[in-house]
Amino acid sequence: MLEIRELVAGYAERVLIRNLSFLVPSPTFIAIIGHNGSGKSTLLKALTGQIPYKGQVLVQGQPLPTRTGAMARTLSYLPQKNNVAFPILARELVVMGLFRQKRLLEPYGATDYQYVEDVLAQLHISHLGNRTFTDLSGGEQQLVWLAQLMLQDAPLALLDEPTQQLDVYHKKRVFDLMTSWVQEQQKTVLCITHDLLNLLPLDGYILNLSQPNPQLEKISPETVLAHQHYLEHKEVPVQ
Ligand SMILES: Nc1ncnc2c1ncn2[C@@H]1O[C@H](COP(=O)(O)OP(=O)(O)OP(=O)(O)O)[C@@H](O)[C@H]1O
Repeated sequence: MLEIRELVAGYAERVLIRNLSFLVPSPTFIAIIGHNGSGKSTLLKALTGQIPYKGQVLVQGQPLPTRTGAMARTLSYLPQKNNVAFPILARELVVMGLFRQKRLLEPYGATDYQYVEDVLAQLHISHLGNRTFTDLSGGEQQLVWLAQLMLQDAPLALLDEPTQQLDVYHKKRVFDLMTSWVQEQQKTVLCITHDLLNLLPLDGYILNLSQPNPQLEKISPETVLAHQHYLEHKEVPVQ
């Protein structure tokens, strides 16, 4: 399903991802963890074609597409920061998640808005649909972006700290949803997070980019607590 072979990525004079390789044969959840500046967002930027990389990335046996349209069919991406500079209803922002299923200038219809209502309900934010997006709190905005990503319905979902501003209720809800995408919709989810304790009950893998040779490790209470301990006690290297 997803294979990364000897991936090298970073910025001029500054390699952050060094020969990263892993293979997950079937849909799975991967939590990408590590100290601030360890290269977590850099990895997702490489996978989304925002920065160049060396190595190979195969999704369902095929090289990751580089053309925008084909890439949107393969992966959905929720960046850490996402700004909107104009007033728009939350519902209208969410429905844009269906863009790749539309022809140019084709309007959204009743069925599309029904999908929007369905994902808003799954996130328990139906009450936000009719609100102006720019008036929402940071956490509410984050949930609206997540709803948009859910509509994109790509086989590979890349999320950069999707629970960063959420309250404990919505944090748990979002982690539960991500694992249900894997189990019920056969998606592979790569999620950057600092919320290690939310990983305790989940199935999937941890990839700790603060370690010298990061490898996938099965999530279990023991591995989660070992990585929490590692990140709390390991001095942060200056990259
Ligand atoms: N465009 C850039 N040019 C040069 N260096 C950059 C660029 N973007 C990010 N960096 C640096 O690369 C390092 C890794 O950044 P990255 O955003 O991948 O970290 P991160 O692990 O996602 O951190 P955080 O947990 O704080 O979000 C940082 O030291 C950052 O300053």
